Amino acid sequence: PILFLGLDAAGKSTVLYGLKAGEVVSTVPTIGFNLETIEHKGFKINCWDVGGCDKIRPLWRHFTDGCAALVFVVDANDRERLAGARQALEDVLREVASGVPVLVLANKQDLPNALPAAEMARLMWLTPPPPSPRQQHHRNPNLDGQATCMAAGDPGTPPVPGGQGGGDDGGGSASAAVAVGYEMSRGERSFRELMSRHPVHVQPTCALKLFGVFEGFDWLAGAVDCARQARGAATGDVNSGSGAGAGSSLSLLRAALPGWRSREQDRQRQARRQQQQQSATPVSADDTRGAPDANGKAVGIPTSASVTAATTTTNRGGGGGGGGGGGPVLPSAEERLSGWLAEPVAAEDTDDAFLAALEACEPGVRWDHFGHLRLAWLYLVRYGRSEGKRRIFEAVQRYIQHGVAGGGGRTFHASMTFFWRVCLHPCLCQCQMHMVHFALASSELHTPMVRASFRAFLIANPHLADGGLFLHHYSRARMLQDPAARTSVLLPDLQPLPSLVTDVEARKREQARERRMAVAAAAVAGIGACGAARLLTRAAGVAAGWRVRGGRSGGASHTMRLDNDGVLGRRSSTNDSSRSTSSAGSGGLCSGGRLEAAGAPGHGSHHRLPATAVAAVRDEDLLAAVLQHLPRRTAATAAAAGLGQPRASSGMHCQGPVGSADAGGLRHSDQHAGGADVAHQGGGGSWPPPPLSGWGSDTLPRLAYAAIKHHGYTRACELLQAAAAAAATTHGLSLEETSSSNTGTAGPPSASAEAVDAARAATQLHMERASDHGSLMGMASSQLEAVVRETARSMAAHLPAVMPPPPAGKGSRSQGLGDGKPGVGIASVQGDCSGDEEWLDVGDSESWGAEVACGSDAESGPPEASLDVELETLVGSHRVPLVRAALPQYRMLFVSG
Ligand SMILES: Nc1nc2c(ncn2[C@@H]2O[C@H](COP(=O)(O)OP(=O)(O)OP(=O)(O)O)[C@@H](O)[C@H]2O)c(=O)[nH]1
Ligand SMILES: [Mg+2]
Repeated sequence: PILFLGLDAAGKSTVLYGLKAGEVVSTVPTIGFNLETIEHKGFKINCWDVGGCDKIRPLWRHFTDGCAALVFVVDANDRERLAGARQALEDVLREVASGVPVLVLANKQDLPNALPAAEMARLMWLTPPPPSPRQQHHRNPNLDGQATCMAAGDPGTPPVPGGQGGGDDGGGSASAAVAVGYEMSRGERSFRELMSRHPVHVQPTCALKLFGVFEGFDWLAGAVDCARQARGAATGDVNSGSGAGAGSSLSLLRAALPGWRSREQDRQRQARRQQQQQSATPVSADDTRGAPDANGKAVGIPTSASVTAATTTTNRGGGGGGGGGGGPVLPSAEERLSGWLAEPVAAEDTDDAFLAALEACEPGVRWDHFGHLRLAWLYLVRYGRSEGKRRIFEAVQRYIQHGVAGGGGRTFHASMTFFWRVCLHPCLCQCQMHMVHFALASSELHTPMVRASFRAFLIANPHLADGGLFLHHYSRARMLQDPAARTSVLLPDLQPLPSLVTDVEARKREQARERRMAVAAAAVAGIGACGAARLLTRAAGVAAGWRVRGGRSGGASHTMRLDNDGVLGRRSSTNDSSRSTSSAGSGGLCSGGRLEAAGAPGHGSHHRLPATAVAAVRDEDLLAAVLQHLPRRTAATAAAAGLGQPRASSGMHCQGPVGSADAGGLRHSDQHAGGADVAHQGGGGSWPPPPLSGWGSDTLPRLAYAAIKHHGYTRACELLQAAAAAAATTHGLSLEETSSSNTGTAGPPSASAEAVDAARAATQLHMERASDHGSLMGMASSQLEAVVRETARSMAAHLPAVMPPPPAGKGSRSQGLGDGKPGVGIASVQGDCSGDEEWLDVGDSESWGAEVACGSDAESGPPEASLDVELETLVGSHRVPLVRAALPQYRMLFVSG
C-alpha cells in the first residue's frame, strides 16, 4: 500500500487518477478516501488517497500502518500553507515506520506563483541546511550508503544526518553538524531528525498535465525496492517488504474504522436493509426522521433514500418518526421533485430575494429540504466551496440564533428543525453540502444551466430530492447515534462519498463507443454497408488474431453486429438461395467467408469478436482504409476545393496473413457493396454509383474542421460550398436540387432517404463534437455548428438525387438490424446483396434513433425525442426515465427554458 497524503486541494486525487487512468480527471474534495490499484513498472500498488481537509487529517494515522511508501503532495502555489503542509508531514511521519520512502510532489508547477521544487524543498526543510566546513568533517559515514535512495531535493545529495546521537530532542549531532551561524530552531531540528529516517525525493509536478508524475514514481519504485532489499538484508528475508504489511494494514484499518466494510459487504448490507425496510411498516415521518432530537437521542430513522423519501411539513416532534405507522404515505423522491417543479414560481421569488431574506433573518424563508438545497446551491455557486461553506454555516447559525432568541410567533416545522440539527451536526451537514457540491460539479460538465438556474440544477440531479440521501453512505447508527458524528466528521461506513466528478471508465467506454460509431458510419458512408461490414470485421478479426478464411457458401445470410459493448459479431446462416458468390481468393473475406478463432475450427454459425478486438484496431487505420476507398471523385473534389487529399492509407495496422488491407475482401466485396469503387475498380456492379456517398458522415465534419482551422470560418464556408458545388457539377446537378421527392411519403423508404438520415445522424453526432472543438478553434461553436449543419444540408440534399432508386427486388432494405430491434437506418445497404443479407448494426439503436430524429426534425420543430436528447445531455442517459417519470411537465420546462 502507498499512501497519498497532503493538505486539501493539493492535488492528490488528480495525481492518483492521472496515474491510474492516464488522464486528468475532475474532482471534488475527498471526504474519506479513494482506493485504487495501479501498476507501475511491474509493481502493483494499492494507493490510498485520503482526504486532506482539516476534519479528516486526524484520521491519517489510521492509514499509515504497513504502508510501503508515502506520497506527500504539496500545492507549491499555496505559499501561505507551506508551513501547514510541513507540519502535517511531520505529524504523519511520526506514525510511519522508519525507512519508508517519502516522495514529495511539488505540485501545480503550471501556476505562475508556484515555488520551484528546490525552493519549496528548502522552505520545507527538505534540503540540507547550508553546509559548513565542520559539517564536511562530521559527515556520518553510515548514512552515505543510503545516498542513492536518500535524495532530498538534489538527488545526489544525501540528507543531513540527524539523530545520530539519539538525544531527547534529536538534536545532538544534527546541531553539531550545522554550520556556525545557522540558527536551527528546535522544531526544525526535530523535523530534520524525523526526515533523516526516510529516503526523500522532491519532484516538481503538474498533475493537470501529468508532468513529472511518472518520473516521481520511477524514483519511488526504485526507493521501495531499495527499502525492501535493505529490510530483507536486515532480517535475512529476501521477500520481506511492503507486501508484508498489507494484511496488517487492512486489519488495522478495519479496526480503526469500525464501519469500514468491503464493497461486497456493503452491497449485502444494503440489500438486507432494503429488504427490512420494505417489509417494515411504512414510516410516516418527515425529513426529521432519524435526526437526533434536542437531547441528542436518535429518533425515527429515515428509510433508505430509494425506498421512501421524507417530506411533510408536519412536525412530529422528537418521537414521532420511528414506529408511528398509520401516517401519511410519503411521496417518493420523484414525486417530491415533481411537486417542487410544478409549483408556480412567483416573480419576486428570486435567488437574491431568497438570500437577502435569509441573511436578514426574515420570517417566512422557505426552510424545508428544498430551501436547504437552494441555500447550499446558491452559496456554492456564488462563492465556491470553501467560502461558500463558511457562509452556509454562518447564515444558518445566525438564522437559528435569531429564531431561537426571538422565537415567539415563529413556527418551525419539522424540516426546519431537521435543518437546525443538520447544522449543529457537522458530519451530516458536511455530507449534505458535499452532495450538493458534487452534484453541481458533475452536472455542470454537461450543461452550464445548472449554475444558472436552481430548477435546472434539480432536474439534473433528481436524486437530491431525497432527504435521506446520506443514508446511502452512512449507516444510521454511525451518523445519527454516534455522538462523535455530532462533534466531528466521521468517514462514511457504507460507501465513500463521491469525489471523482469524471467517471473515467465510463468516459473511456463512451469515447470508445463513439469512435467505433464514427468509424462505422464513415465506413458505411464511404464504401457501403457490405464493404464496411467486411472491412470492420476483417480488421477486428485480424487484430484479434483471428484467421480470416475465404470460402464459398452458396447463399449464406450474414448478420454483422457492432454491439454497445463493442462486440463485433458476424452471424452466418445458410439459406436456400441458389445464388453463388465468387471466391474471395486466398485469405480474402467473401460474403461466404468465415471467421475462425486461430486454432479453433469455425463452424460458420455465430462468431463474436471480443470487445478488445475492435478496440485494438487503430481508428486511424480503419479511417485511412475507409478514406482510401472513398469515391475518387469525392476526394478529387475535396482536393480541388483546397482541402487537401484525404489522408493516405498507411495500410492496416494489423496485417494479417491475408495480405494488404485493400486486397481481397474489400475489393472483392465491392462487387457486392456497390460503393463507387465498383466503377473504378472493375465495375463489378452497375448500381449504384453514388459518388457523394462519401459525404455526409465523418468526411464532412472532418473537412469542415480542417477548412475552418486552416482558412478561418468565412473562407471555410466558401470552400465547402465550392466543394459541394464542384461535386454536384461533376454529377450534373445544381445546388438547388433537393431531396424532397425522395424523402416524401410516397413509396417505401429508399436507400437514398436512409442515406440522408444516416448522414444527418452522423452529422448530428459530429456537431456535438464540433461544439467542443469550437472553442479550441477560437470561434463560437454556433458558427461551427452552422457551417457543419449548412454543409451537411447541402451535401445531404444531393445524395438522393445522385443515387438512383434501387432496382426492383435488389439492394436496399430498411435496417431490420437482425434482432427484431426497431430499425434505425444508420446505413443503407447500397450493394447488390441479394442472396446475401448483410447488415451493419452500429451502436445503440435507441440513441441513434434519437439522433436521427433530432437531425431529421431540425426543420419541423423539436419533438419529444429531441427533448430527450437534451434531457440526456443534461442528466445523463440513465436518469432520463427517472426525470421523465418525475416530470410530466419537463417538456414545458425545456421549451420555456
Ligand atoms: N493548476 C493546477 N491545478 C491542479 C493541479 N493538480 C490539481 N489541481 C487542481 O486542484 C484542485 C484540487 O485537486 P484534488 O486532486 O481534488 O485535490 P486533493 O488533494 O485530492 O484534495 P482533497 O481531496 O480535498 O484532499 C482541483 O481543482 C484540481 O484540478 C496542477 O498541477 N495544476
Ligand atoms: Mg482528493
